[in-house]
Amino acid sequence: MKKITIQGVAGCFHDAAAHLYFEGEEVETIPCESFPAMFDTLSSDSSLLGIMAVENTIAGPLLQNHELLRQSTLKVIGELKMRISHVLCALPGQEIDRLTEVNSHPMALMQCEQYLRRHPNLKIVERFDTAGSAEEIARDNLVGHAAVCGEYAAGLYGLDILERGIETNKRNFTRFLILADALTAGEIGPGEQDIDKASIVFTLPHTQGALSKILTILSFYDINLSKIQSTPIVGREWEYRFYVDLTFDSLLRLHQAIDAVRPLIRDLSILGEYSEAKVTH
Ligand SMILES: O=C(O)C(=O)C[C@]1(C(=O)O)C=C[C@@H](O)C=C1
Repeated sequence: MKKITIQGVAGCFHDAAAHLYFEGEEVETIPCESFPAMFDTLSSDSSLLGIMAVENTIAGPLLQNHELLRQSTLKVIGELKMRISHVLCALPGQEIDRLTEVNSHPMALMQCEQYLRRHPNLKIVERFDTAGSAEEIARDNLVGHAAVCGEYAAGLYGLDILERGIETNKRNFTRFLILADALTAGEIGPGEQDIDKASIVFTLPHTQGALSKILTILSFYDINLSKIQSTPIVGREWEYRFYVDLTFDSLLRLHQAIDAVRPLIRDLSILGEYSEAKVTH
């Protein structure tokens, strides 16, 4: 049985992602109130796994989650790319024009921004979770409230669906990382022959061409850069940390490339080596 910590409650997208990634296996999800709470739970028991959203094709990156991962000792052991579709739902019998408030996870609200702008009667109020918002509306009988969540969550909490597919663009996908304790990652993660992606983070000195030199070396070793994300370094104005995702054919070449760039970068941390998600579900 795999125990996976998630941010959110039953029926949220992390719940769906955990079951999809470990399809065919027995999975129990452990709900947490927030991403930091999820990291606290993970650090209390090394047998637990975690799943965490890091970017969405409409709303962009979850920068806080990049930082949480960097500050932890957890390792990335896999990734999942999943289609996200939202519904607007409310207590049975309510009309959309009479609703006054909409509740959901901030990322979900961002993904439905255009739809919500067309409904100014709905005051946008962020909650910790999509399914959690639906659950709250049902439990507290919140007349006048709507939730943005997945269709499954609306059904699970007995709400009526007022509109389907309210995301701004149908090509709405979220990328999730699968996390494990550093000591167990080797056993649970993919075998060396299946590793073709890595996530690393580093800082650079403020010198001319510093980033360009790193990219040139990576290219020389046939390492493809699939994503680069910078975040501000707190306490060092206008300095940045670089989160980089790399794909490659040979793990040996990756290690050679990392050895080659090491003298040119600072605070290097390898967040994980894993198998690239080849399909988008
Ligand atoms: O609220 C949920 O259902 C979640 O699982 C959170 C979350 C996120 O963190 O991005 C997951 C996927 C979607 O992008 C929307 C929300």
